[in-house]
Amino acid sequence: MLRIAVPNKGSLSEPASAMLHEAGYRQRKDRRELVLVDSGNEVEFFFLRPRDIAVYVGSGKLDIGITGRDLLLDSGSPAEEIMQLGFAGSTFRYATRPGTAQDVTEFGGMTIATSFSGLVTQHLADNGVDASVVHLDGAVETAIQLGVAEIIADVVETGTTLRNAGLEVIGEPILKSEAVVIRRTGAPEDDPKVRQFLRRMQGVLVARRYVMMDYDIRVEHVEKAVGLTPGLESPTVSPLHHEGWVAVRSMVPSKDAQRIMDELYDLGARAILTTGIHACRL
Ligand SMILES: Nc1ncnc2c1ncn2[C@@H]1O[C@H](COP(=O)(O)OP(=O)(O)OP(=O)(O)O)[C@@H](O)[C@H]1O
Ligand SMILES: O=P(O)(O)OC[C@H]1O[C@H](OP(=O)(O)OP(=O)(O)O)[C@H](O)[C@@H]1O
Ligand SMILES: [Mg+2]
Repeated sequence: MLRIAVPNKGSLSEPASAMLHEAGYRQRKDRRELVLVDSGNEVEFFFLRPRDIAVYVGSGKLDIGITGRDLLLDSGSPAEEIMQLGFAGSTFRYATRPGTAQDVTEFGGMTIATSFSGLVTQHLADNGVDASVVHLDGAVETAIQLGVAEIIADVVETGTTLRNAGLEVIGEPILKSEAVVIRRTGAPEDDPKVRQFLRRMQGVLVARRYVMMDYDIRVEHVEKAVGLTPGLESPTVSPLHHEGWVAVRSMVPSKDAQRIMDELYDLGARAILTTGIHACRL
């Protein structure tokens, strides 16, 4: 059995379960379930606090886990990222009241409040800055209003939370984060069960990002048309019963599909169809 850690709450939880479901794995129906065995797929899921996942995976008790890059790095656990999942995208940044400081080099002697004290302590050390770090569990924006800290370091997505607290981001982002799959550092790379899991997840990412496009076009325009729809490997071109015409089938990025359909139409393509992809293995 492959033992996988999945976030049980917070921003990572629902999208992680949705992705696993799309990859064909059973997912829990009740949020109170802590462990779920999917015997058909020989996988056991452990629903854990996102912050603890890198600790379990780093200890080798669980084979792989889904967590945020920021949480992985903050934990200092001996685990590494093996796949990016493209959701829960955010930056990790310093913020303060206007006029307090411009960037990390001016933080000497100040106090920084954060839920990611591992990351912040490391970042201050890397920049040779001597400042104090106060660890808080969440809602760190309020720490400035209450005089606990002059600076905060927190997850920023839209920036709405900071703006509402009258704070502004300063300096460059400390890091860019997203949901990732992790495994213990140095774990064998060729574990077939892990490879199969990653292929399934990759299949979901591709199915979400691409559509299948079919169209008919006159033979003399086919080279130009396949230039617009090169596909991942190469498009399938089949003869049509109607002489002088071919049918083309190719995967195209969903975000470009409408523009490509317009351009194909202008080239003379007809019966242009797009269909969703439910699953795939490349
Ligand atoms: N607003 C957000 N947008 C995108 N990602 C976020 C956001 N808030 C947190 N994250 C990401 O979620 C992970 C944090 O997990 P955590 O459980 O703390 O999420 P949370 O949404 O803050 O949950 P909680 O309800 O426990 O505060 C990190 O990887 C972080 O980058
Ligand atoms: O830039 P924004 O789009 O506003 O999102 C960022 C906010 O989202 C998260 O907070 P959450 O709601 O999870 O509360 P928490 O501080 O208790 O974790 C994070 O800690 C930030 O505060
Ligand atoms: Mg939070």
